[in-house]
Amino acid sequence: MRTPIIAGNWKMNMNPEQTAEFVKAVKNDLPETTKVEAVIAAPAVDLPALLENAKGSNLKVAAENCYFEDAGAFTGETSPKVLKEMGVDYVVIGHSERRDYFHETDEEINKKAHAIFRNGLLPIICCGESLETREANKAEEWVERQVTAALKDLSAAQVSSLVIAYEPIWAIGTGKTASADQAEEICGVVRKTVAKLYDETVAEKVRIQYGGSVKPANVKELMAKENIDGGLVGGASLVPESYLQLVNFNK
Ligand SMILES: O=C(CO)COP(=O)(O)O
Repeated sequence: MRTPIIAGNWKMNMNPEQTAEFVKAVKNDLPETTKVEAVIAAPAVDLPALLENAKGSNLKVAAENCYFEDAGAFTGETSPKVLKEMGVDYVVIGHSERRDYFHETDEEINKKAHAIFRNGLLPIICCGESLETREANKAEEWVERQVTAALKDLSAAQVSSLVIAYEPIWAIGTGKTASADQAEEICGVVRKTVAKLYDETVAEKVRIQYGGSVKPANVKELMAKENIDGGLVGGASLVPESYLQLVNFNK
């Protein structure tokens, strides 16, 4: 059985004071980690406040990005080794905003995945097509290619433990959610891709999130789908009440 994983992705929206307030507001109402994993991915500058306030609670902590080297002359980058030392659990990589605005390539995303595992963290690897690609009927092959590139040379055990987030770019921050069927269809393609690259056992274990305008009103319908094991949530994760409704979707 795959444990559902709901992760808020705060993007560049919070400061340390807001972070502390948020965690205080949610920490006592989070689900047991064995029932639903509740995660917040925060900017590097907010991670100390997030970790400090989340101590002893069921909240898991993710970074929104990291570099693929552990240390060295890489001005402005975040070390996966230091993230691990700080107590971070997950690192989001390959978000479409990072691919588009910061020109991250499939090869870099794959190197980051290896660096994350090397340091004992787990990646949440994002993939997803643009509206143009969807309208050209190429969403499936696009996502299959992104997933294949991101997983290159990872072991079966590593892939069994990671998370893949399918986020169609046209549904991010637009209020336009993919329908539950559209989301399920491509999450199914992600799982099939993993089965093709590894085997059915690995594919059964990998957790797949849907992201793109997930909110309390649609989370249940999405989570009821066979291949959707969680959500990666932007806007609706910024407010404690709505975050709590999301992570407690099955109560
Ligand atoms: O990009 C997203 C999460 O990573 C989705 O953002 P929204 O939930 O704001 O559409």
